[in-house]
Amino acid sequence: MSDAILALDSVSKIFGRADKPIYAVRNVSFALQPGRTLALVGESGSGKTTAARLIMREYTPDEGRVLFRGEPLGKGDAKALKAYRSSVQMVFQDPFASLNPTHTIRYHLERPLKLHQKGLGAAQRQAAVVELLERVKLNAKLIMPKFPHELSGGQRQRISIARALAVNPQVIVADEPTSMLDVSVRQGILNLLNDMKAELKLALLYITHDIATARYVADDIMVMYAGQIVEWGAVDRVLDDPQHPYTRLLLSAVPDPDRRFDDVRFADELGRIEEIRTLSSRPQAAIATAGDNHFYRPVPAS
Ligand SMILES: Nc1ncnc2c1ncn2[C@@H]1O[C@H](COP(=O)(O)OP(=O)(O)OP(=O)(O)O)[C@@H](O)[C@H]1O
Repeated sequence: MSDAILALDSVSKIFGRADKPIYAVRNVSFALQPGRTLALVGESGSGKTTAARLIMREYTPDEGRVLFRGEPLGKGDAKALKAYRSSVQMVFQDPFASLNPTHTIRYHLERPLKLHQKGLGAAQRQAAVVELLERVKLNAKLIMPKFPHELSGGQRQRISIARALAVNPQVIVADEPTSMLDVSVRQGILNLLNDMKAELKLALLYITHDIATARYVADDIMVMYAGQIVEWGAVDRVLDDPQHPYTRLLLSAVPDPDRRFDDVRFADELGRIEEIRTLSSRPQAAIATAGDNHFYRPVPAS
C-alpha cells in the first residue's frame, strides 16, 4: 500500500433521493501501484465507470477519500489540479468519439505537448510526436497528416493511448479500451498497454466487463457487483480459485458472444443466478481470506 500512487479509501458515491439512495459505488478501497495493472471487472451497471469518474475527479466521493501519492485530494488549487490531470490520464472505450474529426493526428498529439510541456520548441515537439507514435507502434510519417476517420479502430485507439502518454502520466485509467474494437485487433491493444506499463512503470486501472481478458493484462483483479468489490487479489489466484459466488457466476458464463470462456467448474452457479445476485447486492459482511485472495462473505437471507 505504501508505494501506491493513487488509492481509494472506503469511497462511496450515492445517487438518487436521500430516502432511496442508489449506491453506484459502495465502500470501495483499492490502490494503484507503479508498474502494475489492476483489473476492475463487473457487468454493466456494477459501478465501474463511476469508480473511474471518481478517480478522474469528475465526481467527488460522498463518503471516503481519494488519495494521490498518499495525500487526500482536497478541492485543490488550479495548479494542483493541473498536475493531477497530467499525472492521471484516461483512455476511453470509443476512440472515435474522443478524437476531433476536424483535426489531424499530429494536432491531437501536439496539443497536450503544448499545454503540458511549454518549454519544447517546434522541432522538439515534432520529435516528441514521432516518438509517441513509434511508442504505440504506428508509422509516424504516414499517420501524422491523417484525420481520425482515415484510421482503423485499432489505430485510433493507439492514438488515444499516445495522447494519454504525451503528458507523461503516472496513472492510466483504461475504461473498456477494446470493447468497441474488432476482435482481431484487441490483443494488440492489450499487448501495447502491457508494454507501456512495464516500460514506463505506469500504474494501470483496466476496466472491463470481460473477466477472461483480465488474465492477459492484469496483475491484480477486483470483481465488482452492485457498487461493491466482492472479491480481490492476484489475478491468477482469483480466476483459478474464486471464492465469492458472484465471481464464480461471472466465470461460469456471461451472455457475451465474444467470449469463449465457459468454466464448467461453476455450472452449478448458473442455476442460482437470481439468488447469487440478491446475496451479492446486499452490503457485504466480514472480509475473509483464502490464500492470496480476499472476498466478502455474503450475508445470507434472514
Ligand atoms: N449520474 C447518475 N445518476 C443516477 N444514477 C447513476 C448515475 N450514474 C450511474 N448511476 C447508477 O449507478 C450504477 C452504476 O453505474 P456505472 O455506470 O458506474 O456502472 P458500469 O459498471 O460502469 O456500467 P457500464 O459498463 O454499463 O458503463 C447504475 O445502477 C447506474 O444506473
